[in-house]
Amino acid sequence: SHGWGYGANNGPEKWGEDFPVANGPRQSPINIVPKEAQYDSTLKSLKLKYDPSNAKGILNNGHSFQVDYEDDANSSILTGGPISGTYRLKQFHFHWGASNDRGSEHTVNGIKFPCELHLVHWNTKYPSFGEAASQPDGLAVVGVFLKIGAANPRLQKVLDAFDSIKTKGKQTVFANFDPKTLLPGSLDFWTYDGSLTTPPLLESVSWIVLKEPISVSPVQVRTHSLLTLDLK
Ligand SMILES: CCN[C@H]1CN(CCOC)S(=O)(=O)c2sc(S(N)(=O)=O)cc21
Ligand SMILES: [Zn+2]
Repeated sequence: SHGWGYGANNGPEKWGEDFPVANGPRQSPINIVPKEAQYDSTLKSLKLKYDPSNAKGILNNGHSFQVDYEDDANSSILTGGPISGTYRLKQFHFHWGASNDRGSEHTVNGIKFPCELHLVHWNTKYPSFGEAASQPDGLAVVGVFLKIGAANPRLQKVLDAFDSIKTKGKQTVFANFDPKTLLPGSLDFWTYDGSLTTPPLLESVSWIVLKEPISVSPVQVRTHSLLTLDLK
């Protein structure tokens, strides 16, 4: 069967045909309503420690592009926040829309952002990423909203790599990048137990969505149009 995507014939409404977990109890994304969020004083502050030299490459997987990290040691890790133990950074990627009025997966009070960054981490209590991805506490994804505003120089190195990964399946070396530079000033977050937002939609994600967006300029946010992606 043709692959999943965001079109009328293969979009989210159809994913349940190949991935029945789409109708599960903890599916992401969700709409975040800050007024309905409960403050939890037992939550710790988020701790992110990344080693830029763990960056490996950048890949256009047709749905997005992702920057992959070495994850065979605890050198780029997430601790604190809602999770216990140590989660290792595996990759980060973005979700864009075909226009600036959409693109993000999560919404806040029903508002879509033009883009959303996801930093994917896996629980080191499991032997591998693949093992962790199927466990209810296997993954922790930090989500960061991007809003249209001033140009963001920290994004430029990633955007400049697009020229060499224009088509699906293309990848190129991407070295020495600290994803911490992409984070906003505040690490305040909303958190809930959810799933991957794309197939296989596994219900294994502790979502940690940062409240403060980062900025991207109108030109920067259209740079992804250099890539052949099936956009929303
Ligand atoms: C395009 C395919 N996207 C998925 C590919 N992977 C799944 C691998 O299953 C074993 S993954 O774990 O790297 C993630 S995280 C993620 S999201 N948007 O929820 O952060 C989606 C995917
Ligand atoms: Zn994602």
